[in-house]
Amino acid sequence: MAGDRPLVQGTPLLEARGLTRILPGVVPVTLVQNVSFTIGCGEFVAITGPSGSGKSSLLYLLGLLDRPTAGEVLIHGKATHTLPKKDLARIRLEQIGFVFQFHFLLPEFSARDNVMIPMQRLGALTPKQQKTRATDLLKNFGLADYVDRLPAELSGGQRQRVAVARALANAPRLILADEPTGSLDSRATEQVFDTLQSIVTETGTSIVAVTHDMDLASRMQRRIHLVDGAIDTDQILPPSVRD
Ligand SMILES: Nc1ncnc2c1ncn2[C@@H]1O[C@H](COP(=O)(O)OP(=O)(O)OP(=O)(O)O)[C@@H](O)[C@H]1O
Repeated sequence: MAGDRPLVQGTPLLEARGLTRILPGVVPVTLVQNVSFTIGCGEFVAITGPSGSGKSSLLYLLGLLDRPTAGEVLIHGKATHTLPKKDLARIRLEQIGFVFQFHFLLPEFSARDNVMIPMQRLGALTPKQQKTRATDLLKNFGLADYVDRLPAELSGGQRQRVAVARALANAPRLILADEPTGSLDSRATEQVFDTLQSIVTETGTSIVAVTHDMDLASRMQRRIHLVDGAIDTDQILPPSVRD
């Protein structure tokens, strides 16, 4: 698993170099324009920007779910843009966890079984080890009493914490989150944010989170602000330095 490799705080984990994504068509649509930055190990970074500024499009490129029209994403210094789909899928499975605004848990599976699914796909652990790891992850997020519940039997915040546990299943180095608290009330937002913060602090996993919530963004280490698909360099400093 990715988590077995040594991790040095701050060393480059992911680099975006000149990332551009243009949707072809009679009138081409530019989603992301010439975006470059580096995410270090153990960083908690917000991506902010107005609606339609390209935040989700950028996150899909970073997560190797979409290919750039120009530029590249490097993970641990290795270029990914020329890799075949099969290799990209493997990198995603081993190294990147995804959390979306809506949890996308499988409704017919328990919380624990949902968390075990990525482990089953990776195949690095025995079924018994998978069960133990899934139970431990859920316990860490205050869900010890809910491991056997179906998603429909959980609150919105609990479901989202199960989704975060699932994202951590294969001990990725990086979590990409698209509006992870976007569908939650303020109390559940705090719980999920605390969960994400504890992952960064305790495991050194890096998190890049798209958010509309400027309060949450200001509590992350760094903010990348997009306008019309490009980085607004005036706002790249951490909020504490800028303000
Ligand atoms: N498949 C598509 N076809 C046409 N336009 C698209 C497509 N996907 C995205 N766009 C446009 O590209 C721009 C960037 O979209 P994106 O979803 O990345 O923005 P966003 O900042 O995440 O927006 P929001 O905050 O509203 O979720 C928007 O103007 C959107 O309408």
